[in-house]
Amino acid sequence: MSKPKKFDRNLIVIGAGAAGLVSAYISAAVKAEVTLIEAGNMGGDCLNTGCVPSKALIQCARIAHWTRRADQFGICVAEPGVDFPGVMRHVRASIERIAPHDSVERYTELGVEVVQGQARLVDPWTVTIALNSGGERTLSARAIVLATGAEPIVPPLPGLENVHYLTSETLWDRCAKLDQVPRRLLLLGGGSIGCELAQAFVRLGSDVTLVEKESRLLPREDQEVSEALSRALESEGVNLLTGHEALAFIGKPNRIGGALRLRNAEGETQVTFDEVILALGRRARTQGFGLESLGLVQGGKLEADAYLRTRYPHILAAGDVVGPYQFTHMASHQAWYAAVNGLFGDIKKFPVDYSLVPRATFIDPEVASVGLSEGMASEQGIAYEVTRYALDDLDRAIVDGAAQGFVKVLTVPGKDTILGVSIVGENAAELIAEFIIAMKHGLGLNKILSTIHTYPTMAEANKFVAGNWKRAHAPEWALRWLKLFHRWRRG
Ligand SMILES: Cc1cc2nc3c(=O)[nH]c(=O)nc-3n(C[C@H](O)[C@H](O)[C@H](O)COP(=O)(O)OP(=O)(O)OC[C@H]3O[C@@H](n4cnc5c(N)ncnc54)[C@H](O)[C@@H]3O)c2cc1C
Ligand SMILES: NC(=O)c1ccc[n+]([C@@H]2O[C@H](COP(=O)([O-])OP(=O)(O)OC[C@H]3O[C@@H](n4cnc5c(N)ncnc54)[C@H](O)[C@@H]3O)[C@@H](O)[C@H]2O)c1
Repeated sequence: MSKPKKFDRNLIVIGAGAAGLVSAYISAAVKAEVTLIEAGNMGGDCLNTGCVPSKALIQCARIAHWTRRADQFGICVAEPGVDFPGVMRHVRASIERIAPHDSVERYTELGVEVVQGQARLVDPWTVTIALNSGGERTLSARAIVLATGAEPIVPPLPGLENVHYLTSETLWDRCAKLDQVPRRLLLLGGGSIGCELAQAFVRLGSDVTLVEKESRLLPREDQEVSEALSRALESEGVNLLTGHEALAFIGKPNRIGGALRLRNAEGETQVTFDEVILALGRRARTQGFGLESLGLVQGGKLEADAYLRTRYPHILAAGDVVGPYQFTHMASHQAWYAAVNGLFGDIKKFPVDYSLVPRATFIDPEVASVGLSEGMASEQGIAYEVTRYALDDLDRAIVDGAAQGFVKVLTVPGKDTILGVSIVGENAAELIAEFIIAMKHGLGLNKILSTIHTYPTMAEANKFVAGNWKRAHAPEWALRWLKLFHRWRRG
């Protein structure tokens, strides 16, 4: 298995999701010869089964929810009817409208050769492609980027084979065939997917049960965020079963629906359902295309260093397949490093910057965070101070009927240096952008406070939390002295 003297391409990218598309685009932009291989739909998970359909569904559900609340604003409408096929048409139309951004035509125009087929590494420099159109092609490359994504985890739960369970990959096709929203929906897993879908479906009219084995939802988020989220979901009617372990499914092989036996500290219970969605995390897609025989996978995990290089430095990985974060914005962030380190790594290479990774969960009120939560700071032994601002005080939130949630900022004790921010509230994922820029460029809360924020906006919350910090750190001695000074000036 010796390294070829000549290569067909500078770079081959396997997988045309966010990570693969951006790696290929960057390579073409710097005039490398690049081939992008995709076995399924261009755009990968985000476009076809992930972010786009889920956010489209969430928007339909949000409209139903706000219509129900219309009387609060003096608008009289009847209880909204949910035309589920119409909802799913919006989901499909959203995908179709965005698909040209990721299409073969667009990438070909950008200078990328796109090949549709299943790629397989036959040696460290050579990839064969079983073409979707039939036949096979073989190409060699100086560098290869693995961007094959991840797939839903399906646990070995007894009886699972007897229920027609759904995952984020199959649920969209299933829902497209339903005349009505599922009557009783069980969601297993209280992470991002479980929480987003639970709220969307309860708003569309399903009876939703959400089961999470940990004691709280979104266990990686700040404790206060989880509490706010639980309150929001329960207030809308989600049957929330945190701290519950799934034991076994009960169902009949050719019948839709079934039941799940569960256990918590108090004993066993059972939940019946018409549809069940597994949202238990996503595992790297590393099997069946040659990685095992090259020794790149250890226990199902693709090992890569800080430069995203595998044990063969010219084979790199980006996106969900390598982690450690499974977000579209992380996939495209890593893609730059994979492409640049793949093409130029022997001259100059760059370690991935993971110092600031924003995250958001698109429930209502939205949840967004960046940097450290209190839990993370405590675990890492980092000292911090907490400053809060509650959104029930904010003019814009009040007029919009969205006066719930908070902005919570962790700072270095005695300084305005921001360590982390968690926001729960309307448009939290947009609001957090100001803090991301501030943290990235070393701007503290004083700088946010001294910046004019348009009135009346939700973004003023960012300035007001900075104001709260300032008040808590006002120099008492100087204020006492100023009081005396003003008394003296009054004569
Ligand atoms: C329901 C849901 C909602 C989500 N919402 C959000 C969100 O709001 N925000 C966010 O940031 N993230 C969200 N995500 C996560 C996001 O979708 C992923 O992090 C992102 O799409 C990962 O991109 P990727 O390029 O690494 O992988 P993918 O998009 O999975 O792309 C991998 C591609 O590789 C192809 N492939 C695999 N093996 C081969 C092979 N051997 N040959 C050829 N092709 C191959 C696959 O067909 C696939 O198209 C969501 C995910 C889900 C499931
Ligand atoms: N808004 C977003 O950015 C967004 C939205 C959806 C998905 N995603 C990405 O997709 C990935 C997958 O999402 P996900 O929600 O499937 O995974 P996740 O890892 O976020 O959550 C899975 C949850 O399932 C729980 N769990 C695991 N096994 C269980 C069991 N047997 N019984 C009950 N609960 C169990 C875990 O404790 C965890 O809370 C996430 O890592 C996320 O990065 C992002």
